[in-house]
Amino acid sequence: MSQVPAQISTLSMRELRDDPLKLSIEIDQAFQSTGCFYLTDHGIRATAVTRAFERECSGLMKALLNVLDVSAAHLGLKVNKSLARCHTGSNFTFSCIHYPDVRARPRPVQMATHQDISTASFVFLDSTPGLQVADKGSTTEVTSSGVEQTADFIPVMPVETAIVVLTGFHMQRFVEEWSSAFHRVCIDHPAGSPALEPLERYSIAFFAAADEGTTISSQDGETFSVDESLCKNRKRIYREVPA
Ligand SMILES: O=C(O)CCC(=O)C(=O)O
Ligand SMILES: [Fe+2]
Repeated sequence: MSQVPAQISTLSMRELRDDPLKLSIEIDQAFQSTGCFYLTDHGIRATAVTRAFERECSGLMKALLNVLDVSAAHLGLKVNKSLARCHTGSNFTFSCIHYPDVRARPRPVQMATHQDISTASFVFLDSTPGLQVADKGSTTEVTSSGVEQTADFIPVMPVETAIVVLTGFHMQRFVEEWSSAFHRVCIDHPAGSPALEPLERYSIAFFAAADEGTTISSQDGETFSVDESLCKNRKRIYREVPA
């Protein structure tokens, strides 16, 4: 299992629960730089893809959103509405993805650069690397294709005890400084390893979107409906990589 890369911080859910303010700066830095951090001490058994898994992830997500509310208020960020109050779990989904053996593929990009259609997501990784997040400081682009072409991407290496947290497309509607994590999946043989070894990958992504009927007024007076946005963007966001 790989070491945690220096650019992605690791935060303990136990510490966050014990003192929601203790790691506010770290949360803010992670969300403003990549929109991504490792969450350890989370208590989820990732192998159980069952109702219990959904329940456990929902509980953890709601606890984390509570912490984010407290942190954002503490930091004096532009908060438009409480994350915890708008995410009761009625719009949480998850998907398990199998990336088949990539030996025969002409290029390593398995999932194009995108933002999740959620407010925040958890990603459970297996031991095959592939997930990468854009360093927001390396680009001024705000579209997936623009970010893909211009940004530096940071590998989010699998860490056995951690779930990956990503900001989703709607996070910025709640906390204006916290834009979404642009990310992609590129599975390739590490330099020097035999290219004919089978290389497949599994991941589980848990997406937390706000409850149906949620509307948010931003500080410049714009009113935003989560339902309309979800409908409009579900089709658009998972775009094809151009040939
Ligand atoms: O497979 C992964 O690591 C990420 C999956 C993902 O980004 C997604 O399902 O939206
Ligand atoms: Fe994603």
